[in-house]
Amino acid sequence: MQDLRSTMQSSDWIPSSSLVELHPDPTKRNKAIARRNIPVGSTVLSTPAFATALLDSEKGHRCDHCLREQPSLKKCSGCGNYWYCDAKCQNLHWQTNHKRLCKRIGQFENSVTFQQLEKHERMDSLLLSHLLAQLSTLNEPYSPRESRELEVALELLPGPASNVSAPPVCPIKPAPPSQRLVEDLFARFGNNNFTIHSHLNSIAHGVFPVASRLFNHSCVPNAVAKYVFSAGNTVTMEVVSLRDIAVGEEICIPYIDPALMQTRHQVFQITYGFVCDCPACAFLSKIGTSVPEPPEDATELAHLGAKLRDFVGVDEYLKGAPVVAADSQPRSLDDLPPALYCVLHESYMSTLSEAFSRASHEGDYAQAAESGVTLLALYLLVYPKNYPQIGMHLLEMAKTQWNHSFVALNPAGEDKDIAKNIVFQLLDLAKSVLRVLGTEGDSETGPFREIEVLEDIARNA
Ligand SMILES: C[S@@+](CC[C@H](N)C(=O)[O-])C[C@H]1O[C@@H](n2cnc3c(N)ncnc32)[C@H](O)[C@@H]1O
Repeated sequence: MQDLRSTMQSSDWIPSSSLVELHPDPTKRNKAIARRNIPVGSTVLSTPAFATALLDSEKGHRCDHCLREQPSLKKCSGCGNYWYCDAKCQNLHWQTNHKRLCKRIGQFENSVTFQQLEKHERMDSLLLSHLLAQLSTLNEPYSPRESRELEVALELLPGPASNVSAPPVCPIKPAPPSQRLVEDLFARFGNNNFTIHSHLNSIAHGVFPVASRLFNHSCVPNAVAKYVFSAGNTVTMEVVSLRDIAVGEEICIPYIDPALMQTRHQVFQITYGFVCDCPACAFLSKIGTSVPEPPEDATELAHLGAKLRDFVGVDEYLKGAPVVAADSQPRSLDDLPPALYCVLHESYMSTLSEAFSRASHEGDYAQAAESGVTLLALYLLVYPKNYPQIGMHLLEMAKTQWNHSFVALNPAGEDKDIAKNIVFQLLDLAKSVLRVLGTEGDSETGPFREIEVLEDIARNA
């Protein structure tokens, strides 16, 4: 095999339509810089997956080629382990990699060697098998696209755990060019691969070398990755700007949930091998290593929630007032009073989410409304403006409000109009946030469809 590493002279693999260019960086090696001013909601980069593997929980519910969720799928009669929308997706997947795996994948997945692997190792094993099968279906020299993707994949920084050997892979005939290539590709898995999601639910793992080569992490990101599914195609990643980005600014995406205030440092160190110096991490190191735990007492918790709502200005936000500055957090963490440091403890967000979800479902609506607004305040504090979680939560608040007003209270006259207005206001806010990311994942379902349905019901109520 030709040594592709030595051929990487330029960044001509960056799609010409993309809005970024690669610059050197003293600690991160390279960084992606905006080529020009980029307005909020722009697609900064669009790049197809090099290889994907569905999570075990999604197998049989989604097409193994295009990853779309389908009510009925066609099972591969050869192995019985892969499912497709139709003959087109099946043929394309066959050509891409399945023809090299079909005969052996069933036996491999049932083998003791595979079954004894940890869950994450099984995912790595399948994704690596797909990637290798894909490479071995190509005749060297590789086609320009495959060759470019492989070049970029091998140019990625290996992760800190790159001395760990590759997991066993499904036997492929012809075998991969060399074990060295297998190990080289696997050494880049941990700190470069992506979890593919639809409406915030993880569904698959994917290799997107161009995106990995470009984007560094920030816990206060100015862009996020979304996944676009379409019939007959492999999934495409689009990186979308969450706010206006000035020419020359670095474009960063979140590798992990920015709300993970305590655990993220360990993940950066173990999985990615860096220390994050974003403004949120700088604040956390300023206040010390341990964030205080929130109180357990219900009255104290209620007071804490009220203080947080007040600090963030969530009531004004809900009225549509522009409390969120154009290009920053609603309130900087640097202004957070010490009495509120405990809201940054990860357990506080889980307590609020559980309280909101339980009360919404069980019908304690006053409790649901209070925990819902407090959770919104926390999201506005820890996530950047237009972060999709904020929009999804506003939609959940609208649904809860609807159930409260119309299903439980059944208001009439003026009360009915007031109740409707609250629902519409929450839906408008949800739309204004979610519109920035736009449609993603399964396009027939998802938040925009749910908003339309609730708007229709509310209009006709
Ligand atoms: C997906 S790659 C990003 C592209 C990388 N900078 C390059 O030049 O190939 C991930 C690796 O980039 C580096 N990196 C990403 N974000 C970083 C950050 N915020 N600070 C320091 N290093 C970072 C780490 O080495 C990490 O393992």
